[in-house]
Amino acid sequence: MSSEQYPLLSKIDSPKDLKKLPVSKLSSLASELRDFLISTVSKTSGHFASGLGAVELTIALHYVFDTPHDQLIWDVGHQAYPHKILTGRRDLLKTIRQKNGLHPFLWRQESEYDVFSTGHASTSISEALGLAIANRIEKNDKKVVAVIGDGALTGGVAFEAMNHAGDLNEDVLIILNDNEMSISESVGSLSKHMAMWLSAPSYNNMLKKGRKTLSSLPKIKEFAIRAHEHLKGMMLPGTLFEELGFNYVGPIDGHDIETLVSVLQNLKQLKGPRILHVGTIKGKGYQPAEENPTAYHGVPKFDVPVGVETSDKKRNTFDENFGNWLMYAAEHNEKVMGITPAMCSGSGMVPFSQKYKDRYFDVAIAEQHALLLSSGLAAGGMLPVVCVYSTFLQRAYDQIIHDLAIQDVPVVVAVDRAGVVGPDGPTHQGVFDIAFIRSVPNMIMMTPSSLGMQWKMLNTALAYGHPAAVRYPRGGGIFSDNEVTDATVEIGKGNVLREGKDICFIVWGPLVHDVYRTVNEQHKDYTVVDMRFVKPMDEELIVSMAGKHSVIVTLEDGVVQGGAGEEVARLVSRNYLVCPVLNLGIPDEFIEQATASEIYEQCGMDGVSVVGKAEQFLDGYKNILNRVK
Ligand SMILES: Cc1ncc(C[n+]2csc(CCOP(=O)(O)OP(=O)(O)O)c2C)c(N)n1
Ligand SMILES: CC(=O)[C@@H](O)[C@H](O)COP(=O)(O)O
Ligand SMILES: [Mg+2]
Repeated sequence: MSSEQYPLLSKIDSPKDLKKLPVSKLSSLASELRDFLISTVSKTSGHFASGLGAVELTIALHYVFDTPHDQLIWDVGHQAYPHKILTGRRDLLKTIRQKNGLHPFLWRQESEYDVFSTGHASTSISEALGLAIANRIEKNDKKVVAVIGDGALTGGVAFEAMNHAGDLNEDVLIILNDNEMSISESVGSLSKHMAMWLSAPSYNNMLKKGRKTLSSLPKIKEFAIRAHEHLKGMMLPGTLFEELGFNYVGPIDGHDIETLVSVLQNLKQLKGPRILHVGTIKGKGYQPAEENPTAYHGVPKFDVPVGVETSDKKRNTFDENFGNWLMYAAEHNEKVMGITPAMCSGSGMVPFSQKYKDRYFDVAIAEQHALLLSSGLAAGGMLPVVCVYSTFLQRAYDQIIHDLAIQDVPVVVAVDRAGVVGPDGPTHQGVFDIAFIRSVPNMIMMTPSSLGMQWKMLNTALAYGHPAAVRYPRGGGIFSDNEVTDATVEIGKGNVLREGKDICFIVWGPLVHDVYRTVNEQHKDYTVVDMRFVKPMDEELIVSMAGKHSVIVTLEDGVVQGGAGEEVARLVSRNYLVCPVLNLGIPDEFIEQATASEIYEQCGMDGVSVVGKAEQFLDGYKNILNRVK
């Protein structure tokens, strides 16, 4: 890093160096940090606008608290690039989200400053409370601070934690970083309420008054005793949090670094559950991101003077195809409703949200509620379609069982980002959904291999009359047939793409194309089946294939343990057939960040590896047969 371009930042190798600076230099450091962030992320791609908005907050927190002795927890971790920069990872930022590079979010094994490995929202308050209890029992003097955004605060578990923390009266400081944005605009009554606090005409006066009051108080004890009543009167907005047992301070301007430092220094001395409400601007310091924070939440590589491509041009992705299908379904059936837990744009639902305002529900970061709401809508005669990323659906497993399957209600669960997602790393790989859904009675589960098939399977799910899941991956797909159609698929039937001998490949989802292509390119005469259904599984086809081939090789974009391939082996065996089955997919480990194709190669799931492994398996079997003879 050049010390000419970054005179202050280039000298910060850890928060200790930061503490050497006078407060008056911190805002210059903030602008250097912002420049560095913009210049680096524009070259790497990654999470962008949230980090920009949290620059001053991050500096102030590391300036005031004694990290890593004091424990700083970032909710989600997508805003933590400035934290990484200040905690010794500045020069590695250019490797973020890449194979063997920095983790996309926080990662315990990456740094002693990362208290938890993160990626999913709304976890920080519970974790902070746990640490605070442990610290009290251990009789150490560590402070615990959790930083949670207004979006992450909408997750129910954050309230479960506050309810508990307020009651226990433990020592936790919560920083509510309120930029009035989730990925899309923050939704819900709490967020409307908080927006009113931030936009109240008295807000600016309050900031000035607050700054004066908080920074001019010399003695903390005096502050603790007297300011409490004074602040309560002054900071009326926090009544809700006060009712939950928190000492609420705010809202204050999260870009005024001197105020932040002085308020945090005071709050550091107080005890019990405290919440500091900080107003920030998502994308702060890069105009296009401030204007369109949704588009800049996560960015591809871009030219800094130009910005990212934000046009609606067609990309042939599974999420966009889902969005188009939802529009089509809604147009043909007025009972169709679209539900998203805060992932409107990523799920391709923007056009639907604009055209069908009354039938669209962004429920905030509330996956459990999204499924429960869908269950209620379905029981009331509607046709809810709820789209959830595979990794976040893990949050709502009980609702799948208890509230969809046991009720046997017609809810379509569109499972997006299913399979390897690539650079978002271990917390975000959507590799468990097959394993956790296939064991649930009353559910069916489909895995389209193309965009045309995704459309038909969604039609099938909608017409099914019971809970049905359609899982599809992140990114692009091919059109194998007509896109806009009423056609459905026969439930529980696989499709033989090519019929050969010796090895039968049974594949779920788009990975089938790579296997099919490789078999053809290598001029091999093997069978390739696009299995289409995880559940019900085409037992007849499996039995017939087991009878005709020496071995079966299954491949799925999900974990092998408990996956669909294991069901094939079970079906072969329960039909008294002798046909060894090799299950390929994600091994029993968490998959680090890399591009999707790097991950497939690493896990031996690309076409060439799959065919190679299958042939080895066949050879192994033949050897054993020869030995037995
Ligand atoms: C359980 C879960 N659901 C959804 C997401 C996707 N997600 C990541 S960040 C985010 C928005 C968070 O908003 P906020 O906490 O206010 O942070 P900001 O980006 O505004 O700084 C969402 C919905 C997630 N990470 N975890
Ligand atoms: C941090 C987080 O959970 C989201 O920002 C997620 O990274 C979005 O993923 P997509 O880019 O696949 O929509
Ligand atoms: Mg926010």
